[in-house]
Amino acid sequence: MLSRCLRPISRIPGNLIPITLSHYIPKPQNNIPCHRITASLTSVSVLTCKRPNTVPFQVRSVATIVDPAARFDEMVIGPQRKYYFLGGKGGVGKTSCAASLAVKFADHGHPTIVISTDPAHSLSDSFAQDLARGDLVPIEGLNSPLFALEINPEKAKEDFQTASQKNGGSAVKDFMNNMGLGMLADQFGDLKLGELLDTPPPGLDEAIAISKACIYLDPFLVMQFVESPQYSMFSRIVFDTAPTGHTLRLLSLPDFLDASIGKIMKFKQKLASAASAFKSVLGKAAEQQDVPDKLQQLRERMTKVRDLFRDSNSTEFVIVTIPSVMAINESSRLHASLRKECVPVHRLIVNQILPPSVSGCKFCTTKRKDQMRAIDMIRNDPELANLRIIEADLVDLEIRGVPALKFMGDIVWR
Ligand SMILES: Nc1ncnc2c1ncn2[C@@H]1O[C@H](COP(=O)(O)OP(=O)(O)OP(=O)(O)O)[C@@H](O)[C@H]1O
Repeated sequence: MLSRCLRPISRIPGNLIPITLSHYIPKPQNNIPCHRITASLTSVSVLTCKRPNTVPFQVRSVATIVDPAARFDEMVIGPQRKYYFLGGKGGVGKTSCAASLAVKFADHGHPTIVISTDPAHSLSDSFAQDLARGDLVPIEGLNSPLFALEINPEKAKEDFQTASQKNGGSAVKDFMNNMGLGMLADQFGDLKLGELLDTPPPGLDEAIAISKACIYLDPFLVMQFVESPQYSMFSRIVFDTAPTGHTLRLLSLPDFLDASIGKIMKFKQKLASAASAFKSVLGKAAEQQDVPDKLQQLRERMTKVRDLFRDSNSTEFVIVTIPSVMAINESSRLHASLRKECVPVHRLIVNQILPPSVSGCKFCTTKRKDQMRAIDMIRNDPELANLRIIEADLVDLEIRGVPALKFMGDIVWR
């Protein structure tokens, strides 16, 4: 159990730089206030904390120079709803950064939701709390409202496919009915629609693709939070996204669906005129006049999703990376793709930087040199150089649970 002693220090011997200082005190010393800190100004260090007339004791500390790149004040300002997507290569610290950002927003009075869309979730581990119930779970240990949600698209897809195979495809039919494609579903009534999910015939594939996407994929989840009055109280929504490839598919989905809907509308119009010719021969009126409207509504929702992704007043995509050549190359490609999709990106977190070795550790010195070379790559990268670079040190504790996330938040979100 860790406790946090937060004390703004305006003056440290030998330095006149205003900093905020937060540190962990081992449990036996929980109640000892810190009166004086002696420290070198590395961002993470073991400090000596001395109370007058007592023996000095050591605390693990973070001394954070207020970083003009991070500008957390800009992120926290304003009551209007904002969406933050955190993405990057696997294992770089996306979840830790997303969870710590959500905790910090909540601490600043924003009712916040943090959502993981990564099929390999680690949000539950990060908060040390079970968040896989499929609905919003309140985060314990905070005085302000923070809720979390883990969604598992792969599991949902499996459940859906199993269900649709078991009941002869009625789930797919229901969906198509809702989209105004019931007539189309009926035409394929003799076929097992569950199987069509895997081998769609020509013409139906777009409908199936949309049905999959509508049910499982993140843009619709985003819209759920945008449109539903149930969530209107939340002013910050943080997404912990899956590694890069998935994120790119997610971002290109609105355009893909828009094009697919266009194809379906044409296909449907052909079918409808064939059906109405057939029915007029039998003396029946043409049905389903509202079909194009429903597809049109879906198309409008897609446009809203796309606009939301691109609106710099409400949305920001924060790229997380580590100082390694492979991670930085991937971040560069991610940034290029985001720019192509017109998604606003302003910040790049370079996480897990080794602090300078104070003990002369050879491995640490070599590793840090390597990392510094990688950071130079960012400065010379035409894609990344214009972003605000937030450097965050590798800390010697596991980022797990609310106190640790607050600690991480003080390192990253300044
Ligand atoms: N600055 C840091 N200092 C120390 N450990 C860190 C730091 N950032 C992240 N970690 C640790 O690195 C591991 C991976 O972090 P995290 O789960 O946040 O990454 P991720 O990018 O979300 O991973 P994945 O792609 O697998 O979901 C975790 O054990 C986390 O505690």
